[in-house]
Amino acid sequence: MNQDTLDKLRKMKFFGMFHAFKSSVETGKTNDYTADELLGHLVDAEWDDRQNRRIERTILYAKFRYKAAIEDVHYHAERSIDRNQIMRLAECTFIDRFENILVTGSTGIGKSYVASAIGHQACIQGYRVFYASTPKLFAKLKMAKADGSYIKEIAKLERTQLLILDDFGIQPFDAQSRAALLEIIEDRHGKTSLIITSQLPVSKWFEVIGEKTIADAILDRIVHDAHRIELKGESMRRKRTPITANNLE
Ligand SMILES: Nc1ncnc2c1ncn2[C@@H]1O[C@H](COP(=O)(O)OP(=O)(O)OP(=O)(O)O)[C@@H](O)[C@H]1O
Repeated sequence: MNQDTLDKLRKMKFFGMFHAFKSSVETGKTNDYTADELLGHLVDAEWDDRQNRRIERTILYAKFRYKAAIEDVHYHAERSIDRNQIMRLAECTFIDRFENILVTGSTGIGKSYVASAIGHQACIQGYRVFYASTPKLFAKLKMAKADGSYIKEIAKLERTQLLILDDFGIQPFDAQSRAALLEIIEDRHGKTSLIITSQLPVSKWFEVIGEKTIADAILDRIVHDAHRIELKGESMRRKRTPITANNLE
């Protein structure tokens, strides 16, 4: 009888209920529950399992550079990383308000890590997130232009509620990438959010975008009212592995 029920639960893909019922049967706990309690327990298990699988799918879709959970972020006083600010941003209300976050600081300071941790938290809260390395994204968009999949790629970006553009400004933009950047920023403005990380201070972004009118249009939409995280101090990479003559090859 129980085996029949278990088989049906599995066939219906009620995996949460399946595992909860199986373990209740195996441990003899079904007898400890009233009918109402058992039903509640099984429904809770199914609910949790579906929620967890949805979060896993969202995290997978986001393609983060780091598996960074917000609780794993280290706060070192010398890096001027503000726990209160990070925790506030991790509540993700900035996404509901369609606000942006700009993370700046030198190489290895933890910009991608912090951006991924906030993005990870957004996934847990059910937002659709996508992480992209800026140079790779624009190289991909160039290829998409050539093979006719550009509109599909842009539409995919548009559907994300939070887009993370990592390593912004590591390469100057050429005319084609500049136009694509403007298109992305215009599409998102007032509708969705961005996290941009860059080694360059925001004051240098104008130069890296290149053309005055386009740079004005882009920066006007992303810089004002953005939350700023300015990380300072020593590279986290250096902290982990001191660079010596022996390992610098
Ligand atoms: N707050 C943090 N807590 C824990 N680990 C961190 C933190 N910040 C950075 N790290 C670790 O330090 C290393 C460098 O971090 P990260 O890649 O985020 O730096 P970055 O500033 O984005 O560098 P780059 O500009 O070169 O891309 C990574 O291995 C990361 O796991």
